[in-house]
Amino acid sequence: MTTPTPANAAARPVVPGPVPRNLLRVGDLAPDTLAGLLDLAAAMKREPLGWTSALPGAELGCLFEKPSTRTRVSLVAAAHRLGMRAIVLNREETQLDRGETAVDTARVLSCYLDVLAVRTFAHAVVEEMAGAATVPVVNALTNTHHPCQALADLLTLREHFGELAGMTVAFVGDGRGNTCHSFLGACAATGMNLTIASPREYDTDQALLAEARELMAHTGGSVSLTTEPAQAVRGAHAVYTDAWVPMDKHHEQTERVARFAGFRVDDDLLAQARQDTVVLHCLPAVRGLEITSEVLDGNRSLVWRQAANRLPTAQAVLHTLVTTAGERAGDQEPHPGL
Ligand SMILES: NC(=O)OP(=O)(O)O
Repeated sequence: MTTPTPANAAARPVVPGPVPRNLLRVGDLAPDTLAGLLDLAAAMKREPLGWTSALPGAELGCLFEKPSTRTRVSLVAAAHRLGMRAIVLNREETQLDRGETAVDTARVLSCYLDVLAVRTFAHAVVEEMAGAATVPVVNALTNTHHPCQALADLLTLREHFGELAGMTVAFVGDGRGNTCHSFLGACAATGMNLTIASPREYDTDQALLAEARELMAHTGGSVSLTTEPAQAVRGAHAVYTDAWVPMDKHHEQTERVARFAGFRVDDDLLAQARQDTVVLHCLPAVRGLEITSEVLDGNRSLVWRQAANRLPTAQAVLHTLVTTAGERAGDQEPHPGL
């Protein structure tokens, strides 16, 4: 698809390559590319309706196998702000429930779409779909990664603090969750110093820790683990938490709530942090469990701005992937059978 450029494109940020074909993990983005995406998102936030002629007629497909409020609506709104159209499919509205494979689904949807966003369970599914698709695939959340969220997290911190490199941040709660994993990747790419506080059996994935540390050797960041929330938040510019019970783990509710007691982000915990610390939460929150209402609604909370930043970051991702795919299209062999 051709991609007309806005009239004043010269003044607009260019995302430095190499731009990946898909966005499945934060680690798909080189640090410079990630920084460029944040610059573009910031420009789109300043001029939200300045891009409505960027991708006229392009189609976004969203395939959701789990519920979503923020990701789904921000992607659709972002598409509209780029002049695109969007179609949202829940799993049960497709033939997936009747046994059509995810791979076959991705291959067929590619015939109708310019970009496909997928929310699913196992990360391997979105990888397989990206392998079969002939259009870019955006991970709209898997059990292990949530890159769209991490971009909004970074934009929010950058707006508040200016410079990300060298910041000290804490994640308190489920260290094995997709939000923590993607925030770890975001810290690695931007040179932040992260301490993750979680019960030992919810420690962050070792392979992702190793990958982050390798990148941090170049970006200057660091990551450490603790089982003590107070230790993690000491000196932290930002304290991040997430729901204790992921969407597909309701059967673990009682066990998790018991195990995470002591990991709540409340005023007592924040008294151990910097006076100017800010609080992040990807939402939806369970008020009174992982975070108190006083903190969520208090003057240290950046949570609502973080949610709002899902839109310009989604807009930057869609624009960059679709534009780059259009530039690559001439080099591609048609999919066998087409
Ligand atoms: N944070 C987030 O991904 O929210 P949704 O599950 O509502 O999309």
